[in-house]
Amino acid sequence: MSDPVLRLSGIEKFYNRGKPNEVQVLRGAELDVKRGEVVALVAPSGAGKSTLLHIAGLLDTADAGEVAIAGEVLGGKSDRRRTIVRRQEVGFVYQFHHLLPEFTALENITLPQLANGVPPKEATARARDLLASVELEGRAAHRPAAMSGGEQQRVAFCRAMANAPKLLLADEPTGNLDPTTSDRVFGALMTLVRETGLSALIATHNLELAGRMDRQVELREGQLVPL
Ligand SMILES: Nc1ncnc2c1ncn2[C@@H]1O[C@H](COP(=O)(O)OP(=O)(O)OP(=O)(O)O)[C@@H](O)[C@H]1O
Repeated sequence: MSDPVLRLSGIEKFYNRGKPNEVQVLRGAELDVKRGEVVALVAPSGAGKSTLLHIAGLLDTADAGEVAIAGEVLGGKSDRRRTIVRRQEVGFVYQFHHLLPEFTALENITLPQLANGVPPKEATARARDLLASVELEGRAAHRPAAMSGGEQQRVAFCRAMANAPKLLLADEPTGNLDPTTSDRVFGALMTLVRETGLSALIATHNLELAGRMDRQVELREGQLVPL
């Protein structure tokens, strides 16, 4: 059997370690996300879901435990190797789109590919295909400020997929949208994820959206338990 796309083993994380205000946010969190699997991460506010996603996406380090992406254990690796794996294998989506305001939708999806050495023609063609897959071909030349919240977020999904990652990590990706738009935009994200066969860990407070994923885990007292 192939390695899981994401494996978290025994993850522990403290803030302000050794100080009077020390908090332990993660207490031996364990999770495997298999190839093509979409897992919902449900957690009350402040439970540590952003912390967990940042550790899974190699933006932060754990105090104990191991993160492996596509079978590669990354704990002891250099910052350089972790950065390469993050850029090539992981896509991030946040609650707010974080698109670059001075660039168009198309450019926002092209730029991460250029940074990874993809030739401009190829990068632009891929960006156009991605925009078409979320029905935004007509918005290619728009800057973020000239798009609706739902459109901005769909562009952010395309940007996260730009470098064909193996793993998508999303932190309340539709949390900033009204319920109807959230439902539609979440549908667009799921279609994109399913079409590309991507594995994903998607944090949401919304149990209806969580129910549309393959499996649900809850972050409770620093551990991940099936919901
Ligand atoms: N840099 C930091 N220093 C100290 N404590 C922190 C730091 N970052 C987060 N925390 C604390 O760790 C806990 C988990 O934070 P985290 O942001 O991971 O929660 P969350 O589940 O994503 O919350 P929310 O849903 O409200 O965004 C919180 O109690 C928070 O106050």
